[in-house]
Amino acid sequence: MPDNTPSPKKKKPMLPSPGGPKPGVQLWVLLGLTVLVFGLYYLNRGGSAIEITQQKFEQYYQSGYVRDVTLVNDRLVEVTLKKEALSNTEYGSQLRNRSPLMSDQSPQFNFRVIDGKTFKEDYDKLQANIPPPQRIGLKVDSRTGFGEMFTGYGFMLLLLVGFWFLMRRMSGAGGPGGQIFNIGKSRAALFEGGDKVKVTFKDVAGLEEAKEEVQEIVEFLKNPSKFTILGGKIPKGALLVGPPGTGKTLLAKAVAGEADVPFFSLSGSDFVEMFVGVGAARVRDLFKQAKAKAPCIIFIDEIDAIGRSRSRGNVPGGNDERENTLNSLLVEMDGFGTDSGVIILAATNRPDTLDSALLRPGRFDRQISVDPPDLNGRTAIFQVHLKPLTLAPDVDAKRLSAQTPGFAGAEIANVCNEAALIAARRDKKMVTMQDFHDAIDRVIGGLEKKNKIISPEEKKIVAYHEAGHAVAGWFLEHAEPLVKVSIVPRGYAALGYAQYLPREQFLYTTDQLLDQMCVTLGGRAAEDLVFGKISTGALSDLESITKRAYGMVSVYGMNEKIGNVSFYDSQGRNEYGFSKPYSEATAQTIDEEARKMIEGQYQRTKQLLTERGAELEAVAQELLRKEVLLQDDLERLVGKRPFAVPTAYQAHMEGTDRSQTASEWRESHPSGVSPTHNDVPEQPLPGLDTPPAAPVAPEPSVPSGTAL
Ligand SMILES: Nc1ncnc2c1ncn2[C@@H]1O[C@H](COP(=O)(O)OP(=O)(O)OP(=O)(O)O)[C@@H](O)[C@H]1O
Ligand SMILES: [Zn+2]
Repeated sequence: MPDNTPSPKKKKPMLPSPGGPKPGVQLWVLLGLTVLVFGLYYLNRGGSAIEITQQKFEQYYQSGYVRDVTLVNDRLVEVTLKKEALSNTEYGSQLRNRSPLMSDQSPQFNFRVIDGKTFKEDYDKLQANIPPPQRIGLKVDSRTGFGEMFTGYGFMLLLLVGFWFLMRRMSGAGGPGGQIFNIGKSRAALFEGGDKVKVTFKDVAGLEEAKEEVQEIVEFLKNPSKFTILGGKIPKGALLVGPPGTGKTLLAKAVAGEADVPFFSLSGSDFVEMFVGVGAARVRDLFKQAKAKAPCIIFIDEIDAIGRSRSRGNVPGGNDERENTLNSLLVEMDGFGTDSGVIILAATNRPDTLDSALLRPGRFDRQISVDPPDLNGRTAIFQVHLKPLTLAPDVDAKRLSAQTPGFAGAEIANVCNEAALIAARRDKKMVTMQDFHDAIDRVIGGLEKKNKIISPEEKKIVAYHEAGHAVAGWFLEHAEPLVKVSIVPRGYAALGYAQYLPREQFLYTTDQLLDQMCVTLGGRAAEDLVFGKISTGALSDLESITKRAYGMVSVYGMNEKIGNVSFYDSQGRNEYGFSKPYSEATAQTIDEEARKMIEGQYQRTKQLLTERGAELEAVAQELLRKEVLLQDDLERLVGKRPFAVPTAYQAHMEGTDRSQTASEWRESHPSGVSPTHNDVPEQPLPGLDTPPAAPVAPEPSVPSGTAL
């Protein structure tokens, strides 16, 4: 097995099961029915007797209809008629409709009396007119105490007992920890470092940038005083962001392994339960356990299950339970001191959907991206997972990684395992390259179903698209300097991306904004030029320039026709767009001008890329070969950028080794780099997440409300 994450001593930190064999299902059904029957009986008993007058009763009595008379508590007289006499009364039809659960023995009529003594006297008078054999003795009943209490509370009690059994059964299926007593216990699995099974950074291949970032957390855990003594605050949590299977769990485990601390692992969905308050209770319990084991790491996989934005697309009162869970997580995170030694790592592939409260300082304020591996990364991961296998000499990690574009670590581990199984099935002594080819085919088959593998044609389109961004940016004076361009798909988020270093500036001129618009349009323009057709890949590019163009026209007063007018509403009063602050005619002009601006820039971009056709080709081809290009690579391919770069960046690059990676640069400029063009694979379905139709809000990278 190539799995290099053996489960260490795994211990569920929960109460042991009360034990004993569980009675069969039938018993529970029976019990439930009994409860139901009793309940209905008692509910119906009082309610369905018909109230009559004393005169009526005397009339029935004299007619010989009556079978039983009971004086209850000196207040009420219950009358039971003979069965055959019922149809003789005017209540016949009403009585037939009585609940079938009522027996004929129970009284059909009753009436109230002032006091028992008077009624007894009346009754004696009534008896006197009737021949002795037909006389009926008056029964006297006192139903205080148990009887009444039972009909009231007893029923409730029975219901509760029934419910308790039911819950016990339902949650009992969830494992030994699922009993009703344990329902509020966290379901975290605890791994404690047995030395032989520790996961360390050695087991995590590639991911150098991420490893560097978590290295700091290891230091915090190992030696907290070193940091706190200087007054620094140790972070409480970090978010590992990346598509499935890229090794987020593995990395978190490795942090625990390196620091030699216990590791609590659970999934966001473990908190979610159908019963109100359970999620919150589990959060509290988790933190209680963790504090007892501090220093330690809590790893919450798929935190989106509880951390989804509260405001977004929620039916009012919709998912209160999830909200409660999220709130209690926030409360717990705020509650423990930074020196308590508990660090929470959480994994997600949709950081954009998370509630912003989770990302605030003091919570998950660090985001560590765990990207899918590029060619070299894949080679490294192959090397890790090939190690335990007995290999034929022809097996080569480099060739394997070239054949597995788009594979994440989990898929590579899967390939290695499959290859070993295939070889074993073929009774081979070693795993050969042929076995790997077959294993890759099989894994790709699975991935195609999940839409994760891009075809060679698509890859080519993405390469030219990204090359278009890169080349356009290279030759435009005001474009932001390129840091990295990549065609490694990033899961749902992007088929490729180009990363730029934003200038450290707060004011943008029209020229600068227009140049940036050209860079963003570079992807689509390149597709258009090279293939003569365009794809949906430019969705997010178009979204961003549309916003920007409308912003320039209607918010920043950068259009001649509209003039120095801004419809920006800094108070946000017009949030719901019920009324626009301008006339229909102005709206039309805004539309026209925004379109004209975009169209003009698109032509300019195409013009530029036509002139730089050779460069575009070179960059695209190199991207297809290497998948990721850094600034140095571009310099090598298309020559030095003809414009000065911002001073901060320049100084940095001059003072240091040129071979340093973008991530290292990012280290020293934490807020510096952001992916500017994430190219989304397909059009998301219009839904609640779609931005409002009239994007007049200013672009985030253009600071709004900067006072002059
Ligand atoms: N960088 C890597 N180096 C070595 N092995 C890896 C790497 N990435 C993933 N793997 C392998 O893939 C397996 C699954 O990875 P892991 O569970 O950590 O992914 P994940 O990102 O947490 O996925 P998910 O988001 O689906 O939980 C690991 O146990 C490991 O065998
Ligand atoms: Zn693009």
